[in-house]
Amino acid sequence: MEQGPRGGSRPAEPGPCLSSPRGGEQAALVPLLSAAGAEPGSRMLAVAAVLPAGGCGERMGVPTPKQFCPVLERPLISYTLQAMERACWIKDIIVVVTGENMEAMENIIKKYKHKRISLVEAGVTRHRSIFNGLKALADNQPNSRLSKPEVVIIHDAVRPFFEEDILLKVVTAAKEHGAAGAVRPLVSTVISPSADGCLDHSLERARHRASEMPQAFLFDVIYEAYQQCSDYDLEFGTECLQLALKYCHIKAKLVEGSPDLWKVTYKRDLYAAESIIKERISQEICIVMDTKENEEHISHLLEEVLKTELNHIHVRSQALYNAGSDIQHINLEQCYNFVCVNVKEPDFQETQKLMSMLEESNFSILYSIVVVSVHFLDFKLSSPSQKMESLMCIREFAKKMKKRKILLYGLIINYSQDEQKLQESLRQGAIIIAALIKERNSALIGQLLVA
Ligand SMILES: Nc1ccn([C@@H]2O[C@H](COP(=O)(O)OP(=O)(O)OP(=O)(O)O)[C@@H](O)[C@H]2O)c(=O)n1
Ligand SMILES: O=C(CO)[C@H](O)[C@H](O)COP(=O)(O)O
Repeated sequence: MEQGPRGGSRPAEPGPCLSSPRGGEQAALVPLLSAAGAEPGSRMLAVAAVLPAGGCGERMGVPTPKQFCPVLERPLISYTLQAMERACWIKDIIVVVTGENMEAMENIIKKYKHKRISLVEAGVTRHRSIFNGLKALADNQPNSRLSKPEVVIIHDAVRPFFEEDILLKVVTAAKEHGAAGAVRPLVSTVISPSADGCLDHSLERARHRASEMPQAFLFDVIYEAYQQCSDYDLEFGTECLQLALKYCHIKAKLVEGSPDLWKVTYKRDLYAAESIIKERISQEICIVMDTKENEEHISHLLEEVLKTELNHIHVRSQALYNAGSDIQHINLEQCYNFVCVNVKEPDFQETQKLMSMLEESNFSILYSIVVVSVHFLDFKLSSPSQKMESLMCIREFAKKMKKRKILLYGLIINYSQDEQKLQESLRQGAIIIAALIKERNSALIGQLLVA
């Protein structure tokens, strides 16, 4: 069955990007593939991708197949699709799922607005699922608007972390060599046991590699290999590159990949995936203040401390005084973290204003947004508990906002007249803000923390 628009034209809106900017080497490969970079009249390489997602995740040991397990409340496969969609030069993305998960997959595509996806029914083994995906792309499929690509990428749906760069490398190598795949150095040494359970021999680790994904093939090569291969291969095989070698005599080019290419297999891998995503989306913080930038000493100080304390994190400021227009300049597809500094207003009106603006500006559907409402108070002049009372309504408000994918936390910082004490509480405040942003813990929403 098919989803979304078909045909020759590609939607111009790949998913939002969590990746780093392109490197020079990658840029050199782009013209072959990118509509934007192609010379007028030059022929574009037709590329499609097949994502096997029809497994049951036995080794994960949970009832939900791992590709549908939530990571930060979003199914794992949605991250893989988002990464694949970023390569706008891939024309079709075939996702192979079991009949019973077809509807769930359709709902994911709708909810997270995935594009260029077609669904195909899985087989009982991974190789059979991939073969079904390839058949859907082969010529002369009745009632199909898919067309046969020159190069096909094969990528497990449970490998969510890959950059456009590695896709470009394997596709370019596949075009030249017929087949290509990402590899990594081995972590453990591979040994071969004999029948009695004792060591027979061990392989020299430095001379071997772990085969990862993505892989890419000239379509005719891999389709021919699957058509030729034995039932034994389809039942027990684990390596597509091997099929291309065995049945088409194509020696795949091996491309060194990044450590993030690993496959989510065990439950611990879900925790690792969550940490990686949290790390990535906490890199960008926008400080919103109810004063003009630099106008109020204290907001500026907090910004400075955040910049010093949170290494590698990009912090920028935005004044909320000109409500409405300024928030539009924040790229909501990149920034999922806001620190709202309430200097002038005694309560958290400014934070409320910010959240209304976030809601109105059709913010990210992909991740929850963290908003830390910061309030300053001289603990010598009034006690934090008094301030807390006036801010208690934050709890109810936070519950409401949670349903709208905004995680709201409160933070009171000691605005001491003593410069040293002030620096200390600002530093403590920055550490709390960093922890809230990195952890994204929904159990702590509506809490008023004190620095
Ligand atoms: N009949 C199958 C089996 C696996 N896969 C897919 O192949 C990829 C890699 O396989 P693997 O990690 O082995 O997934 P599972 O088979 O689900 O896991 P397990 O072996 O633990 O059951 C996964 O995206 C999986 O959904 C598939 O499309 N069809
Ligand atoms: O690494 C791979 C191919 O190079 C595959 O992801 C791997 O073979 C899948 O196998 P399994 O289903 O046994 O995990």
